[in-house]
Amino acid sequence: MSSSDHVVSLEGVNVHFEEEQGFLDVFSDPETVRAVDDISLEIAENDVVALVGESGCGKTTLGKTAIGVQRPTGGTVHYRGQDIWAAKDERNPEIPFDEVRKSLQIIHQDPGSSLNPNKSVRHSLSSPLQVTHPEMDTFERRERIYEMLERVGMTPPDDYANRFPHQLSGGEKQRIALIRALLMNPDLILADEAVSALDVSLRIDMMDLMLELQEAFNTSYLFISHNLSNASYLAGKADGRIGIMYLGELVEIGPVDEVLANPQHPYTKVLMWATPDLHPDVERDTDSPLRTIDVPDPKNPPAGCRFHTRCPKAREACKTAPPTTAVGDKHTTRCYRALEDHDYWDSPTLDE
Ligand SMILES: Nc1ncnc2c1ncn2[C@@H]1O[C@H](COP(=O)(O)OP(=O)(O)OP(=O)(O)O)[C@@H](O)[C@H]1O
Repeated sequence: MSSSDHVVSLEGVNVHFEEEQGFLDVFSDPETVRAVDDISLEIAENDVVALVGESGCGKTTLGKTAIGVQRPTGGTVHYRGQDIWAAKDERNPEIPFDEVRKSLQIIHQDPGSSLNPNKSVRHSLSSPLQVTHPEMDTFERRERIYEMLERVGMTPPDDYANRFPHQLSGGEKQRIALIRALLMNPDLILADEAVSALDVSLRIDMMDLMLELQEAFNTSYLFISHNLSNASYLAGKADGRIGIMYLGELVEIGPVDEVLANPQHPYTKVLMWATPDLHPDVERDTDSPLRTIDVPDPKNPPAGCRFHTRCPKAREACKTAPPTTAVGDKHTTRCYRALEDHDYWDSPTLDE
């Protein structure tokens, strides 16, 4: 597959934020938060990739970088072979930046934030149609909006079309946000914790709806969640991949079934241990496998493998950074344990 066949491809992407110091620290250098470090990721058409990791590991920053909302401080991001930021900076790019941004949409955890509280559902859904189908008249737009509302179970559609966001439940708002994004005919939707705020009973419904509409609209999803169970459900059902992030790095990625059946990175195993509903029948240790529960400061991440300070399998060798290693079809990890002949195996275990 060439890079233009991918909807989005990230190559060696870094996003480092310079944090200004407080008033009393005016003379010290700004501190750098390494939110995303050296991540490469390709998203194809009709693809589903779910990113999982604990709060602050860089999921949102990576997602926003993939859709051209966040400019990387290193590496490149391409949309259908066109460098997104070159498109913004150049006069006559092959694919203009506006078009790139239209093709890469986002739905947030709080759907209220993407819906204008003063605009009716009809109005919120008309705007994207006016952009993508300027030839449609008011009647045709209304038909299309009603059809979409019916499709997502919001009936009678004329009633819902006239409602304002405060007259909708959380699940209904999220469905409107999803339709709104889909009506832009996007190639990729970043769904950032899009089901996390919903009642547990509604999450599966929302994810099923996302998948059903994915087929109809021919779109891809980059789904972000701190919940391994939700991420595995969505990406698993779509035959997609799951990516595990830790402190700004993508430590493992691969097809869902393979990663869950054969996790390679100790952090993936820890996340699985912390998600007992993935395999409710399997007995598990009650003690945390982590060496320490303290999460390192992202302004000063551990040298070498970033997980080594907490990793139950850490050895002296882990104080240097492991390379990304292929362990199966589309399955990679960043851990020395994936390298059979590495010095890691003869290296002493780390003291407590
Ligand atoms: N604009 C910014 N300026 C400075 N630091 C930032 C900025 N945006 C994010 N960060 C920092 O970058 C790191 C990654 O944040 P990010 O929101 O991407 O993580 P996350 O995994 O999505 O977390 P959460 O699930 O809590 O949203 C955090 O340490 C965060 O504080």
